[in-house]
Amino acid sequence: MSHEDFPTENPAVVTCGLPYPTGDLHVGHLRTYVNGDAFSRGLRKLGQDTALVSGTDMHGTPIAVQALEEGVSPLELGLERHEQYAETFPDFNIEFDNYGHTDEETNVELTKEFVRAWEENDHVYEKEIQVAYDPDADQWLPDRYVEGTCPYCGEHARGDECDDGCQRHLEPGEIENPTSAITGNDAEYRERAHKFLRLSDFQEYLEGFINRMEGTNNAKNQPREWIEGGLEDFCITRDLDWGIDYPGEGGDDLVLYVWVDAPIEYVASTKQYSERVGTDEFDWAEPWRDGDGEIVHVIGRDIIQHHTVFWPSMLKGAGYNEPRAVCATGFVNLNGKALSTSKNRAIWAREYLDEGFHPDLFRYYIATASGFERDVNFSWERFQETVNSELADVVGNFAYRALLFAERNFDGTPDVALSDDVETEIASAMDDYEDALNDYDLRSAGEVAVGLARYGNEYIQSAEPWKLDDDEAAPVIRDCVQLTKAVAVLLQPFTPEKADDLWSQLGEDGSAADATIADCLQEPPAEFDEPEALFEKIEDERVAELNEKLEASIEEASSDEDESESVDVEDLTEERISFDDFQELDLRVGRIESAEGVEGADKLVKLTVDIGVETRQIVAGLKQLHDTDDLEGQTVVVVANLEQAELFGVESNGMVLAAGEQADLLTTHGDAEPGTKIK
Ligand SMILES: Nc1ncnc2c1ncn2[C@@H]1O[C@H](COP(=O)(O)OP(=O)(O)OP(=O)(O)O)[C@@H](O)[C@H]1O
Ligand SMILES: [Zn+2]
Repeated sequence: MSHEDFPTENPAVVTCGLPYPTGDLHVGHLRTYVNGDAFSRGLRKLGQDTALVSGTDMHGTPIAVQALEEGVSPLELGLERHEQYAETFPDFNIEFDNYGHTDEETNVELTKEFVRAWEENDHVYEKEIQVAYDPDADQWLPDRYVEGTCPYCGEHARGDECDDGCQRHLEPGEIENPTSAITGNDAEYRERAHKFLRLSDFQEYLEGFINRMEGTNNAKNQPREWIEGGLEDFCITRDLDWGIDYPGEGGDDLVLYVWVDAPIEYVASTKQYSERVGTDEFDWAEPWRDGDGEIVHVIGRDIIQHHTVFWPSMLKGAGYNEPRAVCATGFVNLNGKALSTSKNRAIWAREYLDEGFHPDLFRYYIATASGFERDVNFSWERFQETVNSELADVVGNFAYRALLFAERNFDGTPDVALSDDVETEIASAMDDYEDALNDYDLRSAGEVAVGLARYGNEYIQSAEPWKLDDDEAAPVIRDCVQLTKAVAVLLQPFTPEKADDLWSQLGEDGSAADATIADCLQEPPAEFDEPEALFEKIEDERVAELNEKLEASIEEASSDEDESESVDVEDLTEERISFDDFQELDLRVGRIESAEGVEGADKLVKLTVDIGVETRQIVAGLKQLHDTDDLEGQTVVVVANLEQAELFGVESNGMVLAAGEQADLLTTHGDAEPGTKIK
C-alpha cells in the first residue's frame, strides 16, 4: 500500500461489510453497499483499477438460532437469503465484481490457512474459560444463545455484542446474570477450553497501524481507546455445530467464531474474482498478500472494533498486508432510532422499489444526505427535497435546457471552442472531486457534480442564448454541452443508470461507467438527438401517502416492540371435532387463590385454584408474563379433567387457559362463581 493519493499504480480492492442473513435488507443496510459501490466507482473515475467485493456472512449463532426456530438447516436458510441479497444489490445498481459467501470452499480453506498460520507463528493458545451453559437444555450457550447484562455499561446485552448499550464486543464469559435464550432459565458458567488469538502480540503493531490508517474519523479515533487501554485476547472458537471446524491441534469439537471467517471472506471473494477474470492484468489477490495494493473497507459504524483491532491483527498474524482505509458509515434512523430487522422497524429495500422509485434516487439521497459517518434520519420529505431540488431542478433541468437548445439549433454540439472560463471551472471541479474522494468524502464529491450543473444553470440563465442569434449563442451552448458531459461523468458513481441515460442523450458511445474524470474535458459528439427529461419530480401527495404508510409501520413496530415479538397467527386446524368430543372437556370457572414461582424453572408458576368443588394445584407457564402478586384473585378458565402431570417435580392437576405467547389469561365477564361449568 502506498498512502499516495488516489489514483495510484496499484490495484485497489474496496470491500463492503458482509450482510448477515437473518432477514430482508432494509435501507439502513443499503447505506454501506451504496457508499461502497459509489466509492469504488469514484476511484475508477480517477483512473484507479478497482474491484468491489463482498459476500454473505453465513455462520454464527443468530442464523443457527433462527434456523432452529424455523425447522430448517442454517445452510438452507442462509443460502436462501444469500440469493435474495445477490439479486437485490443489482436492483440498486450495486455491482460487486464478486459476491460470494463464507460457507464456500474458497473461504473455508482460506480461513483454515489463516488459523494454521497463526498457530505456526505462535499467536494462538488454549485457555480454560467460563462459558455459559444451560443445564436443562444440556448445552453450551455461545453468543446469542445467552443474554444478560453488559459488564461495561449495565445495559441488556445479547451474547457477543452490547447492541442496546455501549456496542462493545463481548468475550465469552463476560456477560453478567446470564440467562439461556433457549429455555429462558438462568444459565450457569462452566469451565471449557477454548482457543485464543493473542492480541497482545500485536499491541505495538496496532499502535502504529492506527496512525497510518486512513478513512473516516470515527474509524481512526474510536479504536485508540481500545488499543491504548491494552488488548484483551480474542477468543476464536465456539461450541456450536454451525461454522468452520477448528483446523488446528486439539479443537476437534469446536468451530471458529463467526468473526474469524467473516472478514476473511473479503480475501476469499477477491481471490474468486481473480480466478474468474484471470491474472492477465494483475492478480487481484495480490494486494492482500504480496504486491502493493490499496485495501479499503466500507462498513457500518457498529463494527469499527472488528475492522480496526481484530482484523488488522488477523492479517498481520498470517503475513498479509494491512488495510489502507476503514470508512464507517453512520446509521439510518427512523424517528431517531436505528432501523432494525429484528425490531421490524424498517423501510425495506424491496418496499422502496415497489413504490416505483428509481434506485439512483435513493443512491444519491443516501450517499449525500449527510457526512459519511453521520447518522441520517430517513425522511420522505428530505428524499423528495433532494430529488426535486437537486436532481430534477438542477441537474435534470440544466441538462435538458442545454441539450434541447443544442439539438434544435445545432443538431448537437456547436462547432466552436470551449471558453477558458468554463474550462477552468470544470478543471477545478475535477480537482475538488479528486480531493473529496481522497478524503473519503462522498457527500462533497456529489456536491461537486451537482455544483457544476448549478453553475451551468446560472450561466445559461444569465447568457440568455434564446435572445441571441446562432453565432452568438454557439459558444454559450458549446460550454453548456461540455458542462453537461462533465456532470454525467462526475455524477455517475452516484446515479450510474441516469448517467448512462445522459451519456446516450449526448450521443456518446458505450457507458458513462467507462469514462474517467479526464473525459469531463473531452469534446462531446457533434450530433445527438432531442433529449428527454432525466428526473421526474416527486409530488407532495405522494409524500403524504408514503408518510401515512410509514407511520402505520412505525406504530406496528413499536407495538411489536412492546409485546417484544410480532403475533404469528397460525393456520386453522382443518379437521373438525364432534360436539361429543367437545363435551368431553370439563371446563370450569376457577379463581386463583395463590401463586408462587417454581424453583429452577424461570417461566413456571405454581397456582392454587378454587374450582368450586375443590381446590387444585396447577403449574402454568405464566411467570415471566404475569407478576405473581397480580395473579391472586383472578378469575380463570380451567381444564379440570386434564390428566395429572409433574413439572419440575411439582404436581400439576389441570390447566389454566391463556392466549398466545404473552399468556393472555382467559376469564369470564359476568359473576359466574368458581366451579361453574363452561359450555
Ligand atoms: N439502521 C442501520 N443503518 C446503517 N447500517 C445498518 C443499520 N442496521 C444495520 N446496519 C449494518 O448492517 C450490518 C448487519 O446488520 P444486522 O444484521 O445486525 O441488521 P439489523 O437490521 O441491525 O438487525 P438486528 O436489528 O436484527 O440486529 C450491521 O453490522 C450494520 O453495519
Ligand atoms: Zn455495554
